[in-house]
Amino acid sequence: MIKRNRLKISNELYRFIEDEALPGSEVLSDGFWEGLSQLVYELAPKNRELLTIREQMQTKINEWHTTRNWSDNRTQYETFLKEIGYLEPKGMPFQIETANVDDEIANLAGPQLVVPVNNARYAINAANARWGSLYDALYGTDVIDEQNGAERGTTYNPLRGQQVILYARKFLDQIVPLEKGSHLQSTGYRIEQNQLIVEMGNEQSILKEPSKFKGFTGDVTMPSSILLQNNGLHVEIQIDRHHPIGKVDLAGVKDLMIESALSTILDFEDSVAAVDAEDKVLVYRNWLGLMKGTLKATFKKGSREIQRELNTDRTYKTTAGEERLLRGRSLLIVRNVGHLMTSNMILDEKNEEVPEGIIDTVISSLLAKHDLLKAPGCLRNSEQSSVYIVKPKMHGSAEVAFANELFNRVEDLLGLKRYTLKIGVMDEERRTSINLENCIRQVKNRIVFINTGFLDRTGDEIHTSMLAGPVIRKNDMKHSCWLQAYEKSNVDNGLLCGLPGVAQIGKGMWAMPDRMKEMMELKIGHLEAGGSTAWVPSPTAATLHALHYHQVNVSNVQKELEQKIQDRTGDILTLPLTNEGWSPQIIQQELDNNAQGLLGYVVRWVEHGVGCSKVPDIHDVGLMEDRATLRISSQHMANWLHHGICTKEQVLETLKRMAKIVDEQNDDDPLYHPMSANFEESIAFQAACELILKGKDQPSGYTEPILHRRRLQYKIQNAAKKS
Ligand SMILES: CC(=O)SCCNC(=O)CCNC(=O)[C@H](O)C(C)(C)COP(=O)(O)OP(=O)(O)OC[C@H]1O[C@@H](n2cnc3c(N)ncnc32)[C@H](O)[C@@H]1OP(=O)(O)O
Ligand SMILES: O=CC(=O)O
Ligand SMILES: [Mg+2]
Repeated sequence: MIKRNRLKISNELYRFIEDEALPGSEVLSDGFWEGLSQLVYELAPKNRELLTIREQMQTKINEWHTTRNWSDNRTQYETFLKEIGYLEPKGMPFQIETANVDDEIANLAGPQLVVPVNNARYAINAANARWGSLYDALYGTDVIDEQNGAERGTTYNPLRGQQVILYARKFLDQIVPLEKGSHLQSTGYRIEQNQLIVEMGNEQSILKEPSKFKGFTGDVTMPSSILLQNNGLHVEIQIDRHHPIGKVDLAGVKDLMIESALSTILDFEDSVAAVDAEDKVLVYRNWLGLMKGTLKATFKKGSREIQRELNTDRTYKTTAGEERLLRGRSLLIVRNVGHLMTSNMILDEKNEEVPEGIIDTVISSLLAKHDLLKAPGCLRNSEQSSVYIVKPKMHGSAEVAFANELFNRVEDLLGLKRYTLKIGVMDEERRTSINLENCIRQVKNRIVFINTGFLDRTGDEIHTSMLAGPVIRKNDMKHSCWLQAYEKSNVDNGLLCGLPGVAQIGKGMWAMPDRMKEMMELKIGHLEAGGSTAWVPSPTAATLHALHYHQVNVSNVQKELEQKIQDRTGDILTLPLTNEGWSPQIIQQELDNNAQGLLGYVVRWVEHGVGCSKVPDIHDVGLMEDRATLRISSQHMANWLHHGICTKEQVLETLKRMAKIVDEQNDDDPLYHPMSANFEESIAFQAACELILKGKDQPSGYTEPILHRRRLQYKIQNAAKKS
């Protein structure tokens, strides 16, 4: 390790900062290390103190539940939470004052994609997911039923293609209806007297709202694309009569390009496995590449070698003969880790690990300076010279105030104007949900989003009330009183604090990446509930979810919801407990389901360093699993174990049985080591056992401490075997 000032920095991180991060950032090495050292020594103790407060509160809550029955003492419970400072007094009303926010966040409603940043191939794909092919998204997913000859198959199926085209034309009728006739009948598009003319054989029509036509490429008589805009979002009709699809389309349309992921979260957190300097430098290097615009990835698809790089802007002509540029990339937002974790990348004088959240904020902001300092004319991430950082897993307003102090200090250290660093607050811990207005107040000059991370929030719900009694089944949580109230309360607080027009009110992840038909049916609900954005797991999901924002005008919905704001604290504090006596079969089914997802995820995390995986559940539905879903499964099993719904022996038997199934699911991976070959020696299997058997005692029920320790153990063991 390299000693600078009062810090010891791992050589790998040190070289990255010195050789790649500092050059071109207008920050000098001496000042950086001295400032970082000071910042760490002043803020790390505060960070630790906040974590101690979390633990003290949890201990008090545990004690309360061991001596009282919650359902008979609901009023006393609320009073108790106030007494211990868990439920904070309300403050005076206020409005947020964040300035210099890019349109993608402040003014437009649209999908938000999330991607693990350590995977460059996916990260570049995500940045480019600003635009996506509707034809591909429909053809390749279950949105179009696989029946009556419209199955996908191995070669292009024209019958399926027809259904795709039909779907797309109907969509055009919804968003840009014609004065007469329908896009279903269109045989051509041309521009005449500054208007879009839709030809229909010998007839022709114009748009009901001609101003939705925004530009084109190619020639006015034979355009190669038509740019349309609805609810602020763009759609491009692509025309090419020589293309295999365009050739058989009467109007020569080969695709609809949909403006899709307006913003993307580059994740350092729930979806990433980064346990040491080696892993973390990769995370930082990719973020730097994205900020500089230079990130590239080379990979093989079948026998083809593919080079992937970031898209540039898209150019159109307006009818006035001017050039119109549209951004080709998603607005990039980085998610740092929370206040809990520490990292072995930097040690203090006592050889204690430094809080990783502090390091993340400093380094991700330093790297983002490369975007802020770009010469005029270069493509920038933020047109408003802002840096967008999401802070996850904060508990209550004091922790948000701490994040604000950290952001102030980082701005000073890096020579950034006050409030350059914007914050997105994940509303995913119970103490934040019930004090959300106070939390927003702490960052009122820099907040750009609140987002319901309902997955972590469910894990925290179970953990906080672990001793209160057995919780309902995992899949029933989505319909429970607390969760419904929490979702509504998040929107209420966003509206109350004046987020619309400045910041996003965000909704959570669609965690079934292959179930797009169901997503199309349900996720529109996020907009109807007032969300100006919602998370999607893939570019395809972004393109499909984008259609919802054409169908619902979120701004209008939010105005209506402003009339319905109410205090929902009582409902949020309704614990998801049950006296239901489940049959042994139901109990086993629940355990099997939780264990399968948990093992399928953990084995790839611990032994392959993959932080986000698609894992089949017991009904064979591929689920997006990350640290937050793991938190739910492990806390759920720990809860049932604690309350005697199942026994330790049953848990272990279940884990062993499900491990064999997970092993089979990974059969085609030559690098996979079956857990069932030796349960005692499988570090992944042992990690899974620990997550459940020791789940009750994990800080806030988080999975990170065990995952990190076990992954490091695996890396060391593997390195020893190799040498
Ligand atoms: C609780 C929370 O915090 S939620 C936030 C954390 N969760 C996430 O970030 C989810 C991100 N999503 C993912 O990691 C992945 O979609 C998974 C793990 C769920 C599924 O991954 P896979 O099984 O590889 O997906 P699948 O095989 O269907 O698709 C792979 C293709 O889609 C692309 N893709 C999939 N997900 C993403 C993504 N999030 N961003 C960009 N591209 C993506 C890949 O680049 C790949 O395309 P390519 O071959 O051209 O590179
Ligand atoms: O981070 C998102 C969540 O749901 O947790
Ligand atoms: Mg989360």
